[in-house]
Amino acid sequence: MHALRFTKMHGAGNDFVVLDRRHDAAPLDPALCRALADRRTGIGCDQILTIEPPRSIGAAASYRIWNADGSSSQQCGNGARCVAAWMLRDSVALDPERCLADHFELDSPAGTHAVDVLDLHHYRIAMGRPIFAPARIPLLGFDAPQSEYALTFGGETLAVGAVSMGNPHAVIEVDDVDAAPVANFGPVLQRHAAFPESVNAGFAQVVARDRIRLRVYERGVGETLACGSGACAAAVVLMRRGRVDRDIAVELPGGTLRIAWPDDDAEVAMSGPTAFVFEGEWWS
Ligand SMILES: N[C@@H](CCC[C@H](N)C(=O)O)C(=O)O
Repeated sequence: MHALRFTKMHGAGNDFVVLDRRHDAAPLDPALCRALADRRTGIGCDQILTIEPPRSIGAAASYRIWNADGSSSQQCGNGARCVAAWMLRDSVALDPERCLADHFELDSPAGTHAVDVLDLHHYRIAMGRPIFAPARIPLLGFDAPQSEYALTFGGETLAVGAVSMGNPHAVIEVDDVDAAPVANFGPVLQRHAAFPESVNAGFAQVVARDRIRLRVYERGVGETLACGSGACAAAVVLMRRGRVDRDIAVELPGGTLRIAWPDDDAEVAMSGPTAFVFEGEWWS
């Protein structure tokens, strides 16, 4: 019998199995990810986060992201905050005198992220600059960035915003997010030929200039209670259209995130909560 130690965490309801892989950073087997993520026979989670040695000078650690279906991703906003909270707690346990400060850096597959500790349960993460060039999202069939793309799917042509936050996102503006066809259009959009690496599909309702509501059908998972990179994607798409201000609240089914993007050349800042749920051993 093999025992794998894990920490269960969530950020605004987007839940994670966190594994300390600082001494064994070999990629996780997709079958192991699926087994851990299974909500009946495993621990249950949307993503598995593996904490690994830093890749850049000065970073506290790096992390990788594995979806519940075993696929990997480059970016996870809620996961970044949870890794930050995990690292802070770990550093306090190791040596309270020399624990991480209230500002440190983490490496992800998408780059290096500055972390600000707002309090022990709330973190602000620099999420990088959004990428609108279609080839880099990737979005096929368009040469230049547009604020919306006419895509035909499910028998309808819809105006879809598209952006990479390190991972690909589509954003559809809706009048009422509660009535949005998330479970129908999400998978269809993910299989659309225009998105060769699939896509995280966000459905956003503008409530006020400083507040939107959002549901996200995530790549590799399905609809989750929150998606941090999806919140950044919806915010920047709507900011570029002039539909909302540059600092907004994004209300997701599992909680609220704050997204700020001061200008088009700036990095996106995402703030939000984290929670430790339990720790344990998974036996195989
Ligand atoms: N929940 C995450 C995003 C996780 C990865 C995503 N499903 C993908 O495949 O790109 C977040 O909080 O950003």
